[in-house]
Amino acid sequence: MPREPAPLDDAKRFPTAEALADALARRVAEIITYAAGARGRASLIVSGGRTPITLYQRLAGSELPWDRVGISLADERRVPEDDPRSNARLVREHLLQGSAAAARFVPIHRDGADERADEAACAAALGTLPRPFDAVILGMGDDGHTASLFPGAPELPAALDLQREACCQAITAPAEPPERLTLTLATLLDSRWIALHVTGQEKWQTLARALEAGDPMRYPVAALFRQRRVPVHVYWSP
Ligand SMILES: O=C1O[C@H](COP(=O)(O)O)[C@@H](O)[C@H](O)[C@H]1O
Repeated sequence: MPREPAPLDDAKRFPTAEALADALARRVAEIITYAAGARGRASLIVSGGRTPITLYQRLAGSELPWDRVGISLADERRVPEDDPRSNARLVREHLLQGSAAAARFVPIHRDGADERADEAACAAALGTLPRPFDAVILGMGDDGHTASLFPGAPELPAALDLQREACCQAITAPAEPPERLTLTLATLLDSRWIALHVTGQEKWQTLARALEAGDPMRYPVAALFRQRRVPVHVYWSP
């Protein structure tokens, strides 16, 4: 008896992280170029961490109608933008370069704001971008978190609750820095296309375990695969 198809069957696998970055940059460029042509403006949501740096460099070197593209973040560390841990800083340093400097970057964190004010500022910032988002690029941590949807965070159930209207959630991560801001699952899924960008054998094993367990409280990344609103494309390399 044939077995049921599993999400990782369709994962796009590449021999190297560079080959992955090339292919993902090309796909994002096609999607954004189409969206800007068809609808006049395009929106791109990106992630922080170490994994996407090569991708951002590839994208920055791509010919896109950048002046019609709004870029924002799936999550942020609630630190000043000049802090080396800031995701906005990463985007400015690696993505908003060359012709991509013409894109409109919309930071989601307002320095000095308390949690509720920061959530409100995040929602207002995202409100300036075309929705559904045209492309969302997510990463995944070794613990199965994606964006800043961290296992064990007290605010995780609220952030995953698809019935809530909240756009952004301040969240306490069991990682450095603990003060985070994340787009809620409902907001992330308000997208036309999502890529999950994962490198390394260890993360592949984590993702396989997450999908097998299917429990978003233990492995929040699993929540992306328990919905039918938007397809999630896994891009992986060792
Ligand atoms: O803390 C974060 O971690 C994840 C994964 O980061 P990586 O360094 O393992 O690539 C990232 O997707 C998220 O945006 C970031 O805030």
